Amino acid sequence: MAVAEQQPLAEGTRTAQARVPTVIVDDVHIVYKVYGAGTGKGNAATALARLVLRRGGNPNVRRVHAVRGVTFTAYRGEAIGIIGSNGSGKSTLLRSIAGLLPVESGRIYTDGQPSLLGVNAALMNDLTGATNVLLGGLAMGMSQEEIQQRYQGIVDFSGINDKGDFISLPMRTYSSGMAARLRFSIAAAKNHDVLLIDEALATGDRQFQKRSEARIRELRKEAGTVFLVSHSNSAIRDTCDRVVWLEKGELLMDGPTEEVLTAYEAHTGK
Ligand SMILES: Nc1ncnc2c1ncn2[C@@H]1O[C@H](COP(=O)(O)OP(=O)(O)OP(=O)(O)O)[C@@H](O)[C@H]1O
Repeated sequence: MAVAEQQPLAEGTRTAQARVPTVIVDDVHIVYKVYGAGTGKGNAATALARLVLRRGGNPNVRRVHAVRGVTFTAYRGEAIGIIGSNGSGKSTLLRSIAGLLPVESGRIYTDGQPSLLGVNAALMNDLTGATNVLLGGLAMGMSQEEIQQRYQGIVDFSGINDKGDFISLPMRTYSSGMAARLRFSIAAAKNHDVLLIDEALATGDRQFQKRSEARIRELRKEAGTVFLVSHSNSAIRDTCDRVVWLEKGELLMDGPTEEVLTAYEAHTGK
């Protein structure tokens, strides 16, 4: 009898092992507080509006409710696209998963430290590309030896030196596309548990985009989870197997890429 009872349990355990959750977003609300936003200029109408609308709160603080009750679970090996119109909360959600933005309510659980790779990731403009590779690697927790081993690979991947020795020049001399390529190359040199990419693919040229997409596929195979925020439906199609669609901060749809993109394209008329 004991054996018969154990059978379904073993089956269930195997299934659970096959799908390891890496990020759990549970009924998350994110609110920005904008200070000094409600002051208006001193005419009679705004003064009256202030008096009428004041309900005990600080009138100088405006609240922007950017993410509203979003819930989903991401699993190891998945690449999840996050889509939605401008201002729908995609970057906000990503920054919160990365631990850079507190939630107002709800919870985010992550397995390991997620890394956010955005077009605005901080590199030092006055330092050379080479020094930024070193600093970026150290900031991601790589040892100096590891960085030295991967240095050439990072530079080659970025293509920065394709048109001359640019890696030894300060980053302020790079075009925005070149800088974005270097950022992506540094971040992609490490295997991440959870890699969050914000529009990075949109900045490089077509050849670099293809290379980035291939690297994202590799990162997925190496058992990480990848999130990609993008307005490029083709980049999402090429890289992601699942898509989360946000609109006005709410989760509108979550499912297989083709299903969600077809609905999204019908909605946007693209
Ligand atoms: N620092 C901030 N302070 C206040 N409000 C903000 C801030 N950043 C974003 N918001 C607001 O939060 C909402 C969601 O913005 P978010 O940048 O997450 O959208 P998005 O979907 O990434 O947009 P896009 O596609 O244009 O990049 C918007 O209403 C925006 O105005």
